[in-house]
Amino acid sequence: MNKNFLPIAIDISNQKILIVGGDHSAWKKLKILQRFDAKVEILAKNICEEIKQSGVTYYEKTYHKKYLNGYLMLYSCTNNEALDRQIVEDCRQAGVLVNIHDKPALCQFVSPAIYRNGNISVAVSSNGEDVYESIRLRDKIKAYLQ
Ligand SMILES: C[C@@]1(CC(=O)O)c2cc3[nH]c(cc4nc(cc5[nH]c(cc(n2)[C@H]1CCC(=O)O)[C@@](C)(CC(=O)O)[C@@H]5CCC(=O)O)C(CC(=O)O)=C4CCC(=O)O)c(CCC(=O)O)c3CC(=O)O
Ligand SMILES: NC(=O)C1=CN([C@@H]2O[C@H](COP(=O)(O)OP(=O)(O)OC[C@H]3O[C@@H](n4cnc5c(N)ncnc54)[C@H](O)[C@@H]3O)[C@@H](O)[C@H]2O)C=CC1
Repeated sequence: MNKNFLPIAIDISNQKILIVGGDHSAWKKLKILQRFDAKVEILAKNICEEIKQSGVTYYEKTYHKKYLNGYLMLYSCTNNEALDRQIVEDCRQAGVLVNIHDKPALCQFVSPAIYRNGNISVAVSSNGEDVYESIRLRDKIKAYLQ
């Protein structure tokens, strides 16, 4: 894959983040983001009960680029490659950072495997090439630090 991801830490206070998709993958992503007190909103045609009852702001609608205004970043968990490609194009135009779940080639940024303890975060990524190695290393570092 011809990509070169820069690891950074980004301030998300008072920034809105959109997850497109409302099923299992979206739920997992939501749980990770909530650990960072992110202001996450969900947009999907169908949203599962777990998400609806979690207290998150959600919109049960079909995706359209007109909904992108005001978001710092977007995670797509639609499980639909044609739609994902459209979302990538729309986000690039709207200036919204975009991640496509499990599709590194389409990602503008990828999510590392994180261990967080207070103000210290350890984030492991593999340039999108080997997520299982990232998770394995994160777990080793976590065990070492605990
Ligand atoms: C490129 C990236 C894009 C992105 O999504 O950002 C990506 C891609 C892919 N993930 C795949 C599979 C799984 N990923 C997980 C879990 C996580 N994946 C995360 C990140 C990333 N995953 C980015 C790269 C990061 C890097 O650079 O290393 C973590 C670390 C962070 C997060 O998601 O926030 C989070 C751990 C959260 C935690 O433990 O804290 C699980 C386990 C699970 O879900 O329980 C499975 C198996 C079950 C399943 O398939 O779902 C596959 C299919 C691989 C295959 O089997 O072939 C691809 C596609 C591919 O590798 O080509
Ligand atoms: N056991 C596990 O660890 C996992 C299991 N799964 C399973 O794999 C399958 C895939 O799960 P997901 O990745 O969550 O995908 P999914 O296909 O289940 O959900 C896609 C989501 O995107 C939404 N969506 C699709 N097109 C849309 C549009 N045009 N506008 C707005 N919203 C739109 C749908 O309404 C839905 O909420 C499911 O069966 C799930 O249960 C998925 C991830 C992990």
